[in-house]
This record gives sequence, C-alpha cells and structure tokens, in this order.
Amino acid sequence: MIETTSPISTWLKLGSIGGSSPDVVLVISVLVLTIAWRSFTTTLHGNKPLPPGPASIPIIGSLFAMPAAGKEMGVFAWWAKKWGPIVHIKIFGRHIVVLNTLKAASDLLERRSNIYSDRPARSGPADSVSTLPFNQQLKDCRRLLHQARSIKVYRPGNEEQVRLMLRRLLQTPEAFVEHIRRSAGATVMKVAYDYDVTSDDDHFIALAEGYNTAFSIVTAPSAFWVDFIPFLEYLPDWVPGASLKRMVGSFPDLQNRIRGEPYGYTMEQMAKKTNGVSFISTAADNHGGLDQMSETELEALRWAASAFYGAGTATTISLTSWFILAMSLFPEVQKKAQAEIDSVIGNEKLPGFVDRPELPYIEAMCKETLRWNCVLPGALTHAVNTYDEYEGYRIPPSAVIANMRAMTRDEKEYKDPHIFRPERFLGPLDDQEKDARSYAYGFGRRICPGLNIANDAVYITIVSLLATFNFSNAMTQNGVHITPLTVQGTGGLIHFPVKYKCSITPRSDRVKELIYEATDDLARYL
Ligand code: HEM
Repeated sequence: MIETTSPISTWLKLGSIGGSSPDVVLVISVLVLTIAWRSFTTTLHGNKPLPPGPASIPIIGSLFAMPAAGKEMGVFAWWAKKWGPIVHIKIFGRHIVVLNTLKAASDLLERRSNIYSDRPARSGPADSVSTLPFNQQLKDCRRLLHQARSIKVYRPGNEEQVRLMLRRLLQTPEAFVEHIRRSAGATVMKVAYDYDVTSDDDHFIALAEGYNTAFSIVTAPSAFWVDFIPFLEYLPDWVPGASLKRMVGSFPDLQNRIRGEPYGYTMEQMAKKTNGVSFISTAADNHGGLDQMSETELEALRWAASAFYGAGTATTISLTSWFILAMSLFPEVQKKAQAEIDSVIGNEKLPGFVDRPELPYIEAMCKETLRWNCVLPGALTHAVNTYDEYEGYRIPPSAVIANMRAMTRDEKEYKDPHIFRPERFLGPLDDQEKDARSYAYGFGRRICPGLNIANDAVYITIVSLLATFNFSNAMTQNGVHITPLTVQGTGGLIHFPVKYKCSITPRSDRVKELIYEATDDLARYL
C-alpha cells in the first residue's frame, strides 16, 4: 500500500521519551501525532478537488473503466480528450494519475522529481532496477549505469552486430524481425557481459526473452492493478487477472536467474583473464578490481548488468521494427536519406559512428523514429508518496503514468503527427518541432540510464539499414496494404508494430560485397 510518511513519526522513532511507561507514551504520542499529521495534510490539500476522471463506485472505484492490456493508450487518449491534461482514477482505494501533456509530465516528474521518483509499491519485492523504489540500492545501480553512459568502447561491438544483421538480411530478408531480435540481444550481451551469442537458440537469450515477455506483461499500465488484490492468485484462470497475478508471483525467480547466470559466465572469464571489455569489467576497473568492491557494490553490479538485457533489447527491437515500417510507408523520406548517405560516404565502405556528424538528415530520422511510434507509450509508472497540489488539483499519494503516446502525437506540438517527417527537426532551431529525445527516455531522477547506449544503437542501425537496403510494400499478415492511417501497434508496456510483411532488397551488388567483406572475419557468430 502507498503510505504517507509523517516526519513527526519518523522523528519520534529516533528519539526517546522519559517517564515510567515510555513504550505506552511513545505509542500514544505516535498515534496522536500521526492522526494530527494526516488531518493537517488533508486539511491543507483536502479542499482542492481531485483531477477529473472516470466515475468511481464504492470499494472497487473505477475498476471497470480500467483499459484491457494493450488498449491503455487508446483509452488514455480518449480520457485526455474528455478530461484534459491530468486525469485521476481510483481502484480499490489506490490512486492513479495519468499525465497527458509534456508540460504536466515535466512540471511534476522533472521539476518535482524529489517526490515523484518512486515506483508503485507492489505486493512482492522489487525485482529489477526499474521497479526498485527510490532507495540507496537504486542509486547504487544507477551510479554504475551512469558510468556506462559516455563510453565509446562498446561501439565496435555494436557495429559488428549490426553488420551481421545486414548479412542475415541478405540471406533471409523475410525473417527480418528474428534478425533484429538476434542483433539487439547479441549487442546487449556483448556490451554487458562480453558474451558472444553464436546461435539462434542461445541459452541466455532464451532466458532473457522469457524474462522480457513476463516483465512486459506484469508491468504494463493495465496490469498493475492486479497487484492490489492479494487473493487473485488463488482463483481459477478464467477470473480476470488471476493468471496474471500468478505470473507476478513467479517473476522474481526468473529475475534471479537473469541476474545470476550471465554474470557467473563473466566472472569465470575474468578469473581466467580471458575476458574482453564489458560493462562489468569496466565497472571493476573503475573500482580498482572486483576484489575492491563491497558485497553491496557487487550486488548492485549484478542488478545493473541485468538491466541491460531487460531494458535494452525489446526497446531496440521495437524501435527498429517501427523504423522499417516507416521506410516502407514513406518512400520519399527513404530516398532523401539514402541520397545523403551516398553523397557523404560513397560506395567504398559501410557507414560507421565516425560519419555521424556529417549526416544531419539521418540525425533527424533518429529523432523522428523515437517520436513517430514511441516505444514505451506509458514510460514506466512513477509514484508520489505524499500529498501534492498541481493546477488547483489535489494529488494524493498515487501511481503516476506519463502518457508518452499522447505527447508524441500532440497536434499542438507536431503537425500531422501520424506522418513520418524528419524535416520537423531540420532548419532554424526556432522553427523546429519539439525533439522527442528530450522526453522519450523518461523523466527526472528515473530517466533512462541507457539513453546514450540506446541513441548509439538507434543511429548505427538506421544508417546501416538505409545504406544497404530498400524497404517497400508493407502489408498485414493477411496481405492487406498498410497505409500511414492504418498502422497498428500492440500497445502494452513496450509498443511493437502488429506483425507485418514487407519487401527488403539490397540496393546494389556493391553493397552485397561490402556486407560480405565486413563480416567475413565474424563467421563465428553466424
Ligand atoms: C530505444 C531504446 C530505449 C528507450 C526508448 C528507453 C526508454 C526508457 C524509458 C521511457 C524509461 C522510463 C523512465 C522513467 O521512468 O521516467 C526507461 C528506463 C530505464 N531504461 Fe531505458 N530505454 C531504452 C534503452 C535502454 C538501454 C539500452 C538500457 C541499458 C542500460 C536501458 C536501461 C534502462 C533502465 C535500467 C531503466 C530504469 C531506470 C529506473 O527505474 O531508474 N534502457 N527507459
């Protein structure tokens, strides 16, 4: 349950009161002062209305208004139209606030991040960095992850994996989603653990995929209400939420394995001194060696390394899948980008990180890819554990959802938001539309610590695909042509395009040669 912590009761816990029955006096004092504190905060904020939202009935609140899995963003968008920038829902006594505009999200999650940086309390213990409350363990993990923000040492590994993806695309273009998946997973395993993925049924990848699927389900905005209802897991599967509740229960076991098994592999390599550069080895070097790290620091390292897979793969897979769909639907954008690459790079090499400063149109495409169909449409749910006030409304202790989908599709901010148009981010700064990179990675003290790694991955993937392939003819699995107005996503925590087919063909014989030349030395991965 989300609770307000009274500073008075905290103070009392620390102090002692003299007299013949100190325990009784203490308990009574705590009770009286806690009641006084609660009535003080309620009086302070109580005369302000709650933000508007769906009707509520006793006990269950607005449970029946809560959207089904995958439908959250559509429903939230409808609520936004009806009730405006900030919407309130109450379910089983717990409050949820949905922020529908960038202004509201920045005002609360950024400017008041001292109180809006928690995660909603769950019935079980936190099981990953992103579900940890804002405590010391989180700070330790984030500190380690921050050290990875600026490192360029991972770029060669990233470039290699993308080039291997290009080679697989030459061979079986129709299996493009599997190739993206393999490339994203292999990049993350290389970066975090210096582990080489050499087959499609790699053990660690299978483990991480299982974890990702479960994570996505149990943390989707539509899912966490089941956490409020303890008895659900004992009911049969047909009761809404019962199987989901069981999955929440078994999740920590999966999380222990994902934290322990690949880490064990890197430890073995480091003990034998056969390891290469990884997030773990870099963290160890920064501390003067693993043996110089305390047990707490090592535990934080295990958690932080596992965050790479959990947070870094599905997001990249989603983004790349959206990008390929965009290229198939907007051929004039594709042509313009390819013309820029050809004029800057020519046909003697594949593009790399060194070329980035000379490719402004590609840079604008990276921004537009993050905006067009944002990967985490509800970000990750924040929590505020104290009363607050905003725009004349009372904000009770609540789970707080940033409706990123509404922000990236805000018509006041973006002209024709459903159109993929990199030109939004070109030209004089004053004329440019809002750079989605400034918020697509979240807010305040919980902002994505992997954003530099992610920005690198987005660039190298986009530029390499455009330099070597043409994309066209997107259609649904049933063969119906997709248009910008009929694009469909899955919703959920991570938003993927609904499965589609498209034509992916090499741009020339020369690019085929370049791909083979660049990957011949990497045959061990194929
Ligand atoms: C395109 C790729 C990515 C996108 C769009 C993305 C976006 C996000 C967003 C929106 C959040 C929630 C922030 C908030 O609560 O306000 C987040 C959290 C997080 N991301 Fe990323 N991310 C990406 C890739 C990565 C990568 C490669 C890593 C690897 C280190 C990573 C690690 C994390 C972690 C650990 C958190 C949780 C932070 C916390 O709870 O304090 N992400 N990300």
